[in-house]
Amino acid sequence: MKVRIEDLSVRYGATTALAGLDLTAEPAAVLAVIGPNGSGKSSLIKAVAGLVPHRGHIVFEAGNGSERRIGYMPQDISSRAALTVLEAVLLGRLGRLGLRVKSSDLAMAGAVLDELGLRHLAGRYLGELSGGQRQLVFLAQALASEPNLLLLDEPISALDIRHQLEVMQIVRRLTHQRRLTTIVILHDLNIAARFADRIAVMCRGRLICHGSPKAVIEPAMIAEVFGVEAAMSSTPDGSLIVTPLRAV
Ligand SMILES: Nc1ncnc2c1ncn2[C@@H]1O[C@H](COP(=O)(O)OP(=O)(O)OP(=O)(O)O)[C@@H](O)[C@H]1O
Repeated sequence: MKVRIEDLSVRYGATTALAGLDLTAEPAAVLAVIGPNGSGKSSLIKAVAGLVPHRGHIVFEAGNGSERRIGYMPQDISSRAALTVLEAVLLGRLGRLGLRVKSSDLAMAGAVLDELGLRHLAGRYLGELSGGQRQLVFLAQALASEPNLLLLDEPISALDIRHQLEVMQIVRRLTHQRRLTTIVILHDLNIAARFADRIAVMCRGRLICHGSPKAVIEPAMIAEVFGVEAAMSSTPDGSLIVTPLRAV
């Protein structure tokens, strides 16, 4: 599913969150969206998910007549719902559930719980989880819908470093294996550089640049967009390493 975003604008009353943004997300590719707080990243994802009113066009080009199935993981993962982890994950399949939960739905939910190492928490209530565990459950819910368009709003912000890497490895593998179109908002430039195929940089509701990690992540962009002086190096396997030095 290719997503073409043309001249997209989002306003909340007097606040302009997005102003005339053009961007394309391709299948089988992880598109990371980075940018300072308040730059419009969540508004972009919410507009693509159909959750906020917008102007402009969002065109979904599904190949082979396949329908659009969106897996959306919100930034706010607080939950007062009296649901168990398994119930919350099954809710990700709401569009497919009939009056009875089929064994195929339970099998899919179980497989996702296994993939994210959550099986032992299946019977726990959401309110009894740690922040990081709850974040993994919301990711599981998004994956349980068997999406072809995966929209993840800061999916690793509450996770320890091992879980950050595990989640990004899973997201990248599923994106490539199942040809998902994945748009993921990230704050960690190193994670974005390592796991994204393309990176879009936003600032004040506008797209500043987009391209491959190597083309986009460089000191001048980091200084201009984030107001940070940074040093660049690379890992033995060639991934970029950004070391933020000081706010300028
Ligand atoms: N529901 C809302 N009502 C009014 N203004 C809003 C609303 N949601 C977001 N905004 C404003 O829109 C702008 C963009 O917000 P958005 O959440 O899209 O940014 P973001 O880049 O995702 O930020 P962060 O990195 O802090 O999550 C901000 O100025 C924000 O204050």
